Amino acid sequence: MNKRPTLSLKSKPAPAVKKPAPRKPAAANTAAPARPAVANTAEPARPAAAPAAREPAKPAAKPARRPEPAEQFGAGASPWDATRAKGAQRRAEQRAAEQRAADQPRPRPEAPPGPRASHHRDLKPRLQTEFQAELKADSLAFALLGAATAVVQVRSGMALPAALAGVFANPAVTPQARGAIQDVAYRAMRQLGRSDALVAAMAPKAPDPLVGALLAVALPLMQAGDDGPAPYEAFTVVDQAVTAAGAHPDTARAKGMVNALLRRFLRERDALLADVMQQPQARWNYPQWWIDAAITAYPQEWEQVLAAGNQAPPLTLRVNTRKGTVEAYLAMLAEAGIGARRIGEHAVRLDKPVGVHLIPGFDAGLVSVQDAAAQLAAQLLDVQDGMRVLDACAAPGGKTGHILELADVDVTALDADAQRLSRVRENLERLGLSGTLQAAEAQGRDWWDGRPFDRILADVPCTASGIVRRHPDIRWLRRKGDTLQLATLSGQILDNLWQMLQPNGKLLFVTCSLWPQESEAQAAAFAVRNRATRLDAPGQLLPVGGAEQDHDGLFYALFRKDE
Ligand SMILES: C[S@@+](CC[C@H](N)C(=O)[O-])C[C@H]1O[C@@H](n2cnc3c(N)ncnc32)[C@H](O)[C@@H]1O
Repeated sequence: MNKRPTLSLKSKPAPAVKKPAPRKPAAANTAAPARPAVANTAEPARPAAAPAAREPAKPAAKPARRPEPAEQFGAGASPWDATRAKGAQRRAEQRAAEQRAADQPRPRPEAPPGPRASHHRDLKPRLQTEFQAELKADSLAFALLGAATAVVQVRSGMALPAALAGVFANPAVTPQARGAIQDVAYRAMRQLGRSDALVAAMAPKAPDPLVGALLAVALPLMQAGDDGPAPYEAFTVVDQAVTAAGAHPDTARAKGMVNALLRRFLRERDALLADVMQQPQARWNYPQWWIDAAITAYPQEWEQVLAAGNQAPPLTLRVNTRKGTVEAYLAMLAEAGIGARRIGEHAVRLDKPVGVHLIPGFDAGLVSVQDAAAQLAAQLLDVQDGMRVLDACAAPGGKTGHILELADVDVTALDADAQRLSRVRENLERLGLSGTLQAAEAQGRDWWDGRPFDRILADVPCTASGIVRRHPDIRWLRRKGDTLQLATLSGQILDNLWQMLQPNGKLLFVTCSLWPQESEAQAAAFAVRNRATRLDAPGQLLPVGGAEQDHDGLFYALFRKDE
């Protein structure tokens, strides 16, 4: 049962801290349907259906304050900075003028009635999310508007899956439309830095939030990205974006501007792109602080690391060896006409992602969706029959399931988020496994019965910077200070859990972060504080490999408590 991991992964033990010098227009198609075929089924936007994909820390672990849009987009570094200084005074004047105007009734000849969104990106948007646009649910215009609505919410601090859940709550959104909206929104997140720079280069002033978001979801569909060619004919995108703009009261008055700006992009694409690509945020599609952090931590590999985060992730499965062998499962896939290959001891990668419920045997628990790097955790933990095991930050239970697949152990799955804990239960049920579920904070002791554990898995809350390709919104939601704040919490969790470990027991510390402050530096400081013996483990796994080493950016450190 207890084999060493065999998956070949590129690891990076101790990152340095030195900083170095540092795509055709076609005929207009006015009846353009949204293409569900572009829906990327490897995305986590159907959260309940992709249970084992690694997830970012939930709000419980996040800093309490949500970033304001202006902060997220890097005050002092955004494409709007040149205009921002002058803009502060102008905005104050505009606000006063708007207030005066709002006090007086005035006609609105062009726009349908309803509240207007703010003219300023540094004000909270007042978005009409309940508005039902008169668009066909299978049209690209409908997908653009749905995705733009989600993008506005992300800009005000909401995670993309939550923002999309809000959009999907609208009964007009069909299952097919969901796929298209999700795909458009995820693409937009991966190219937001570039889209913002393009809009800044073309628009005389920052557009209203929903107008800006509509442009930010349309522009990536007109260009090839790191993850492939442009998915639509450019003129179709222009036409549908203009239709979408005309269908919503927050954007109707900007219909002409959307048309003019997108057409200008078509005419001047090469020159505009050459210009904005001089800006690192547009070149790499990350906030400046993130780019700086990557350069500092990985002076050699930072470009590969950033580029890997802009790729759509592959779909990797973990075979439940309690229900069958990897060979038998590969045969089942072949029979279903699904191309796949083995890439680890229990890991199988599909040639093309498919919807999770279309994966043969998924609902029957034959496999789980789990990244190749995440599959190392249960194996490194070295669990044996009869052991008492704590999975300290367990939800949604990807690693809990793997531990229970490997040995007959008594697992306590702990998580601070009771709602997320219910997903552990669902996942274990699907796999035909069971454990004790406990909703509590891992830095506390009130939940513990005093009996020590033989093995502890501490998959602590972190910035999730290593799984940004699965959650491309993370880069726009996080702030630089989050790293330290989360590292402080995870240090407390580790010190607390160490007290609950049996002498000779092992604790596996895991993060899905790329930042050394949360990972290697944390592990080194923990070992000194607790006189823990460090055992062999991969350290920092960098997401820079080709097909054979295509995995998330996880960190592993293994400790033994000497008697
Ligand atoms: C990286 S995710 C865990 C992923 C999980 N191990 C898996 O493989 O599916 C981190 C988890 O920590 C939980 N969490 C955050 N703060 C916590 C705390 N103080 N105590 C316990 N769990 C916490 C979050 O709710 C989240 O589910």
